[in-house]
Amino acid sequence: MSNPIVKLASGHEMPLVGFGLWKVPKETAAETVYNAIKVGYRLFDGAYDYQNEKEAGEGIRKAISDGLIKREDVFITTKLWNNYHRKEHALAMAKKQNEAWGLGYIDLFLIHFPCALKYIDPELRRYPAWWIDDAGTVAPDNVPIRETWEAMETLVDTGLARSIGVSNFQAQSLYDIQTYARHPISALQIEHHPYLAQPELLQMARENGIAVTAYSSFGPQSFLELPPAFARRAAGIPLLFDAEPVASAAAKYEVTPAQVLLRWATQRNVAVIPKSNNPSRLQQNLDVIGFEMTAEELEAISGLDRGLRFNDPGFYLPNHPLHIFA
Ligand SMILES: NC(=O)C1=CN([C@@H]2O[C@H](COP(=O)(O)OP(=O)(O)OC[C@H]3O[C@@H](n4cnc5c(N)ncnc54)[C@H](OP(=O)(O)O)[C@@H]3O)[C@@H](O)[C@H]2O)C=CC1
Ligand SMILES: O=C1CO[C@H](CO)[C@@H](O)[C@@H]1O
Repeated sequence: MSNPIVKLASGHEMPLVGFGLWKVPKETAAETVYNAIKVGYRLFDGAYDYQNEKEAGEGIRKAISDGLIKREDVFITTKLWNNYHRKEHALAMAKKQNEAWGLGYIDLFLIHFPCALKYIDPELRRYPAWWIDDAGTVAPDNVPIRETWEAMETLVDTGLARSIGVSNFQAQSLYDIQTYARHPISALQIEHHPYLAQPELLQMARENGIAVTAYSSFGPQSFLELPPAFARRAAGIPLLFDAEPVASAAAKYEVTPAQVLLRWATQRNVAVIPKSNNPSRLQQNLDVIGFEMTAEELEAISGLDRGLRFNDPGFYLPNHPLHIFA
């Protein structure tokens, strides 16, 4: 089944369904990515923070050398981490990340979060503590978004990146960037699932030619594993897989609730990047364009919206609050 394409403002094309690399272990990333290519994935969503870019790149390079794909068939998204927002750091990190992938260029480079933290030498820190400074704190730095955006534009000018965009930004910052951008904001990656539908942000993006990619399409996957701040938000509401309009659509179309959640996004032209370390779920998540829900069904799922956000870095760092959506 062919994977539909989203046309980006840069003029390049991005697959509508891709594979997310967060929590894909370094040890298995090359094989997972290779297998994902074999079943048809053509977009990989990475980040410096995921610490597996080199291994993901290895999987892609093997698929190229085995003749499964050509470089231009695959779309790589990656992200600039918060400690590298200063222009010189952003350029150095992008170069390092691009070398780790080993594919010549990055298709889409995003600013991961709209917050700058003090520089930390990437050679001196080990994940996950590496974004915490010597004093044991998450230390903000005074770097305006404009400086970082202009560094991203340099990546396009020099051919390191084909398209650039942002993640976890809201409308105010998008409007602001647009006042000085030389290169368009091609994409916005956000938490997007029926419990956090963000319809106004989607509309703003649509009106401004910014493609939207959803992350965490299944919402909080298991409330039991959530840090306390998340668990409190989730108390008393069903997992999205069990929520009524999702479960009934799954039964009607003979697909899984996960496929319904992904289709709810793609049918509304929102790209998705689910991750799975399980081969059968990996395959199932790609097979999400072969059925069409009715407008009423899409609306019923959108009706689950409760403005419930589950991914704010502050929740992961209870001793070092960094609530960027406060
Ligand atoms: N820009 C940003 O700040 C962020 C970006 N992301 C990106 O988005 C990607 C996806 O987001 P993420 O939050 O990890 O959520 P996922 O969409 O990957 O879903 C979370 C969990 O659901 C399980 N799962 C996957 N497919 C199915 C299925 N068909 N049925 C049941 N369970 C399933 C997976 O476990 P299993 O492996 O066991 O199948 C996975 O760990 C990330 O990998 C990353 O690339 C994510 C968060 C923030
Ligand atoms: O993309 C990601 C998923 O969310 C995490 C917590 O906010 C981030 O650390 C990570 O980079």
